[in-house]
Amino acid sequence: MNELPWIEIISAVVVLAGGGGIAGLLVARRRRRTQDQGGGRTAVEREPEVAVEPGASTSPTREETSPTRDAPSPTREAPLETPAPTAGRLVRLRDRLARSGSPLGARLLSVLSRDSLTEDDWDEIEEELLLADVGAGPTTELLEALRTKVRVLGVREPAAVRDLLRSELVALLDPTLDRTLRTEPTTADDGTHLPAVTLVVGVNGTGKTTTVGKLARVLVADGRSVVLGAADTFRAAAADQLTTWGDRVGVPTVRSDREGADPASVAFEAVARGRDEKIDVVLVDTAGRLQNKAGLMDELGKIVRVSSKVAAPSEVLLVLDATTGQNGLSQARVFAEVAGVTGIVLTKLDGTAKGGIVVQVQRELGVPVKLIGLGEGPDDLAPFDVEEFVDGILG
Ligand SMILES: Nc1nc2c(ncn2[C@@H]2O[C@H](COP(=O)(O)OP(=O)(O)OP(=O)(O)O)[C@@H](O)[C@H]2O)c(=O)[nH]1
Repeated sequence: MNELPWIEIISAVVVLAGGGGIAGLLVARRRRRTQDQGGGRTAVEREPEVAVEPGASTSPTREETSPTRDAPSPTREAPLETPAPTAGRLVRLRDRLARSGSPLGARLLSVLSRDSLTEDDWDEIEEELLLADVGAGPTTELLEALRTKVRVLGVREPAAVRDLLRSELVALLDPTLDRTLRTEPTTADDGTHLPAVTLVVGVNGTGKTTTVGKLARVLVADGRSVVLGAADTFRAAAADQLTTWGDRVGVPTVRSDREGADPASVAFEAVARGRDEKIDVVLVDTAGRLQNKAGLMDELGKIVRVSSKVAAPSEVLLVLDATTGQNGLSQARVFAEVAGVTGIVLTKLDGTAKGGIVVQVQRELGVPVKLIGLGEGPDDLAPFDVEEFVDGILG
């Protein structure tokens, strides 16, 4: 069970009653930290001005200095929401896939069911696959497999054709890939609690902040405790957006009040808080602007390096917008190269007929799609399951 909401309410009452005022709920810190001998923690050169959201129990080893903000989040008083259970989400969202994937599903099936397949029919199938962003290599593979099986097995009846197409698409998506999210906290050799850290990266506008918010809800629904880290310090509104997501399910957000603050420091603070409060998972949102590769590498590298002083990321999720096709893919390659990506989140699959991008993305980047976004609603994020996905696009 997540006890944070109660901690938050009690803390807020205590501070207000004590005359500290709302401003006292937020603290800023800037100090050098030295080696913590008991916990085996390493020093970070300079910590940022990081505001701790109301209800945050701060690290006992840290000093609190002047308040940096004077108003609580406007959503703080809203009742907490109960996220939808994660089991069977993809099944519930299947109609969205069926709508978006119809060219890949219904139209392919209608061509494949024709009495005798001519070269023109096969060309049409190829075109459909390419239009759906399956990618040249996988399209050729799929066509060859289908041609062989149709010829050898003489499959014609719609149900048999569907089964054949289904099994080929499932094979193309490789159901053997490990798609589990590593969100289990661990214990260091010296007994220190270490939260699982998930870093969320990707080009701006792909849906990173939204995905962090949705993922927090998934984890809360699964009974995990979560802290958010707003390391997208480039866009001030991103931290507010993230805080709002967290507030809705009683999850605190570690953020900086200073636009352009060092994102690595914010990430460090979030992970340290996860450690100190024995939180299960720390989700870190990062800035998405695509600068030159060296700049990106520096920034992401520093976030990983600095937060790893507490706990190394167990997941680096690359968020990719399914509607951007090839363009999105080439940008994603840069992130995959610099950030050591462990999984892909493919967003906006509800808004595209290009469901085939899943195949291409996995192939090109060599990492499994772990989650898919199927809408702007708070619970429109589902774990990726190959068979359910294929059933969705086949309608
Ligand atoms: N239809 C649809 N919209 C989505 C999905 N995921 C995110 N969005 C929308 O995409 C837009 C951008 O999302 P953000 O989360 O702000 O994107 P971001 O990557 O954090 O952007 P930056 O902070 O600028 O880097 C928002 O309007 C979201 O509601 C999805 O799965 N489906």
